[in-house]
This record gives sequence, C-alpha cells and structure tokens, in this order.
Amino acid sequence: MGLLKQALPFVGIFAAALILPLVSNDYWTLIATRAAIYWVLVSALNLVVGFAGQLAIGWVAMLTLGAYTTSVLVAGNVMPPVNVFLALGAAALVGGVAGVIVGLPALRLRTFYFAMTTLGFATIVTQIALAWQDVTGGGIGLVGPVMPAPLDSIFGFYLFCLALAAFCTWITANVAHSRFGRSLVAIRDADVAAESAGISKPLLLGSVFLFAGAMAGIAGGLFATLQSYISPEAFTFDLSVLFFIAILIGGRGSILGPLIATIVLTWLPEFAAPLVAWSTFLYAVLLLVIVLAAPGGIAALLDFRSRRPIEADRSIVVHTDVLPEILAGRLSADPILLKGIVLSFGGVRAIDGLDLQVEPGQVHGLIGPNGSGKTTTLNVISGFYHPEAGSVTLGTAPLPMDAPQTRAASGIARTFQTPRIIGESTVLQNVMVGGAINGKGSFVESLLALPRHRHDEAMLRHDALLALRCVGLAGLAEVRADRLQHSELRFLEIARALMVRPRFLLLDEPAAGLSGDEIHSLGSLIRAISRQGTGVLLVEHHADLIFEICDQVTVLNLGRELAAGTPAEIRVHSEVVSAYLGS
Ligand SMILES: Nc1ncnc2c1ncn2[C@@H]1O[C@H](COP(=O)(O)OP(=O)(O)OP(=O)(O)O)[C@@H](O)[C@H]1O
Repeated sequence: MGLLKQALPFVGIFAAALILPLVSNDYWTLIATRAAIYWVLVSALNLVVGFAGQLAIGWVAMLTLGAYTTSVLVAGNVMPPVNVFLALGAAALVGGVAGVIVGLPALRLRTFYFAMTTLGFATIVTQIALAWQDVTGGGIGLVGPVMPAPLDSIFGFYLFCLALAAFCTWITANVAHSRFGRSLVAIRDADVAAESAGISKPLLLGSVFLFAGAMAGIAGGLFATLQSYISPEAFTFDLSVLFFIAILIGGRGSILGPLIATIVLTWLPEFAAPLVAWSTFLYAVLLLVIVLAAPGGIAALLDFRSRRPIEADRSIVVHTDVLPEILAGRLSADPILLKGIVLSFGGVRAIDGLDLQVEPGQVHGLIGPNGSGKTTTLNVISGFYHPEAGSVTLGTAPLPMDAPQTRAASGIARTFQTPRIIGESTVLQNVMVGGAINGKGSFVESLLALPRHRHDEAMLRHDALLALRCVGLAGLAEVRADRLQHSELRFLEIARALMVRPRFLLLDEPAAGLSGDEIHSLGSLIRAISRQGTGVLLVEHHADLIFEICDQVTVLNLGRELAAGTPAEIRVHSEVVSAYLGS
C-alpha cells in the first residue's frame, strides 16, 4: 500500500511526460527532452548532495566529460568511429572515474572546501576542452553524436531519454530505500553514529561518486546529441548551479522534490525568453524564497505525514521478553581489556594510566566527577581516540585504533552523551541504520532491487521493529525522529545499538534527562540486556541507578582509577564519598 502511494506521483509525472508530445509541439518536446537528460544527472547527483550532504557544486564537469567523450568517439577524432551506444558506455566510464577522483577529497575536506574543489575541476575540464583543439575542436567545438533510427527523430529521442529518466528514478529510489541510502543520510546527519554502526564512509561515498559520475557522463552524451553541436560555452556555471539548486529546492533526502524542481528549473527560463539572461539570478531568488519560506524544500511542503499530530501523552513501556530473539547467537566469552591507557588533549591528561576490564554478562558502572575521563574512555574503546600508550583488546585480540567503523563487526555498540539521531528520518529508519553491516546485498544489487537487497530490507525492518518493541517505541516507528521527546531519543539510540546484536554495549549517560519512571524502565532494560550475556559499560551520573543495576563499578578521578569494586564496596569507599558521592 505504502509503496503504491509513494510511486503514484512519479507515475503521474511520467504519464504526463509521455502524452506531452501528443498535446504540444516539437519545441516543448525538446525542452522536455532536456529536462529528462538533466534528471538522469540530477537523480544520481541527488545521492551525493541530497542524501550524503556533499556539496558537489561543479558536477557540470562530468556532463562536459561525457559530452566530449561521446562526441569525440563517434566522430572518430582519436580512433576509428565508435557506435554511439558504445560511446555512451565509455562516457559513463570516464564520468564514473572522474566522479571518484573529484569525490575523494570529500573524505578529508570540509564541505565548503570540497565545493570549491568540484568547481575547480569543472574549470580545468573546460580549459582542457578549449586547449585540446585537435580532438575537441577547441573554442569552435565539434558535432554531437547522432542516434540511429528510430531514435534520431525528436519524438524517438525524447522517448529514449524519458525511459532512461524513469529508469534512473527507479534505481535511485531503490538505493534511497536501502541500507546504502539510509547510511548516506547517516553520514550526513550523524556521522559518528554511522561509523559506530560499522558504515565505511570511503567505500560508500566512493560508490555514490562513481555512480553519480557515470550517470552524468551518460547525460553528457545525450546532451551532446540533443545540442547536435557542442563547445565549451555550452557547459556553463549556470548549468552546474541548476543541477545543484534543483536538489536543494527539491529537498534533501527526497526524490520527488528534486524531480519536480528539475522540471521547473528547466522550464522556467523558457517561460519568458528575456529571462534566460537572468537565469542564475532567478535560481538564486528561488533558492532564497525556498530557504526562507520552506527550509525543507518542495519535499517538506509535500510531507503531509509529518504534520499529523502524534499522541502527546506517551510513556515508555519496555518489552525485555524479545531480547533473546534480538541478541541470539552473538555472545562473547572474552572481556574487553584496557591496559595502561594514557591520553592527553594538549596539556590536559584526560586518561592517565587506566586499567579496566568489562566482563560479558555484567553491567559495569563507570562513574566520577565531570571531566574525569569517562566519555574519553568510551571513545578509546569505540575507536574514536588513539591513546598515546596502552592497549585495548577483546580477550587477546587487539582492537584497531582510529577505526571506529570496525567496532560493530567486533560486536561493540554504543550510544552517545548527546543522542546522535537523524532528525529527518523516521524512528524506524534510524534504527535500521544500526543494522547496516548485517546486510548482504551489494550497492549494485540495491540499485536493481535484486533478491538479496529485498531480503536485507525485510530482515532489517523485522529486526528494527523488534528492537523498537523492546525499548517501547514501536508505536512511533513511522514518526520523524526530530518529533520525539529527548528521553525517547535515548531509548531510540539503545534500539539502534541493539541492531548490532552487541556482545558489548557502551552507554554514555543514558539516564540524563529521563523521568523517574523512565530511569526505572531503563534500569530494567539494561539489566535484561546484560542477563542475555552482553557486557554493558555504563557511564552515568545517577548514583541510584548505578548502585541498583551494576555488578561492578569503577570510579574515575582526573583520568585515574580512584576505586573499583562492587556497588556495596563503592558506596562506602571513603575517598569516593569525599571526591564524588558526597555524604
Ligand atoms: N576532544 C577534546 N578536546 C580537548 N579536550 C577534551 C576533549 N574531550 C575531552 N577533553 C577533556 O578531557 C577531560 C576528560 O573529559 P571527558 O569528557 O572524558 O570527561 P567525563 O568524565 O566524561 O565528563 P562529563 O561527566 O562531564 O561528561 C576533560 O578535561 C575534558 O575537557
């Protein structure tokens, strides 16, 4: 039902596009062809910009490369003339490789600098096209490829581009609704949570840059065919801005929004010829209006579901009876061992020679005054910080440092002091992100919705619903996460961590901001998780909760162990009482 409802607007748009040539003239068919070609590029770029949040503003470079590759190969300027479809394949290859090369800096550069890199690349490509006269015709340009019959007619070529645009819509929607699409949004909005869930940023971003580059390359070949003659002037900065702004106006993380925006932005300058010269200005005004009036873009305006009221008087009722099913078969006999850990930030020694042993099946409390090094210890175990000295092992196996994305595979999951949630995704999608590494299907299998992708989706959905039932949030599964109360976000993070089927669960102040009843529910949930064999390391300031549910407690002060023992021992430890608990 949901799928049909989601597909309906797309079916409507493509059905209208199909009958357009019958009710209009060749001119409008050409404009619609251009919109379809732009959409081939924008639909894939949407995964980079709208989903992964990477500001690839100079993507016109891939269009340029695709256009020249196809035209040069078909014209036979460097080798004997090539069939136009083979040339389109080559354009995809060149675009894909260039996409990865341009995309790589995104792994290191901050958003703005990355945007500048892509723009720089676009300028380089145009300059090469200008300078390499023997092959590209320099400033004069060269003839674009011609399609074989029946695709050489206006109508035939339009149908071809439309079919490709529809196909691109389908494949990008498949990715958007896969673990890859959710992971991209997680990288954008909650990157540390994504890494803790085992999502490999380089691999994932590399795949989408390759895909977006390849589709832009194909779009370039089609663009050259449509133009019938190309020169560097055809690939303006305006065009790059159009692609980029279509996604922003359409709305991040949406497919329908950018599709509508691409159609509108292609059509807009045609609507009144004198406006063509003003197109950049028009785009800028449109963007400004959208940013001010509807920051979420067209997609947010069309998102009626998120405006529906949700039950105000909610309480969290945990269901620990489903835990055996969630945690089945993922137990550890080995403890997590920290030996002689030392870590400083500038002059501050955050951890100063700490030994710690977290046993499976136990709740281990880590307490101490503010700034005593508790969160830093969690960050060392989960691979975010690299200690200057000491070792972290799971049993005898060392856990790699500076590699937080490896922890989920080792069965170590965590929550954060400030919940790291993807506000624009639903509660269910947030939890499904936690199980990203459990999926078996590849990126290509997701593009084409092959059986392994469908199996992954069904499994992740089932597991996530179970985890949500466990933490008492099943009723909110389809609600956007940014509509939840703070306390619910804390339980949501635990549900996401449970998707890892953790051998060890690291909780950073999970009771902060919770009511008395919620703390009680949290306590019974943590206890039940540990009873299944999972070791829990609990950083917490609520002393009552610590003493009620912990098997072992370690007290930190100034990055050192002040005391360790059972709750009963710690409660009466004189130094702990004077340094932390008070009388
Ligand atoms: N990224 C960082 N850069 C610089 N200093 C840091 C960083 N993270 C922690 N510190 C410092 O290291 C010390 C330990 O911080 P940490 O957050 O581990 O303490 P904590 O025990 O978790 O405190 P709280 O209970 O307030 O969360 C503090 O002095 C803190 O200011």
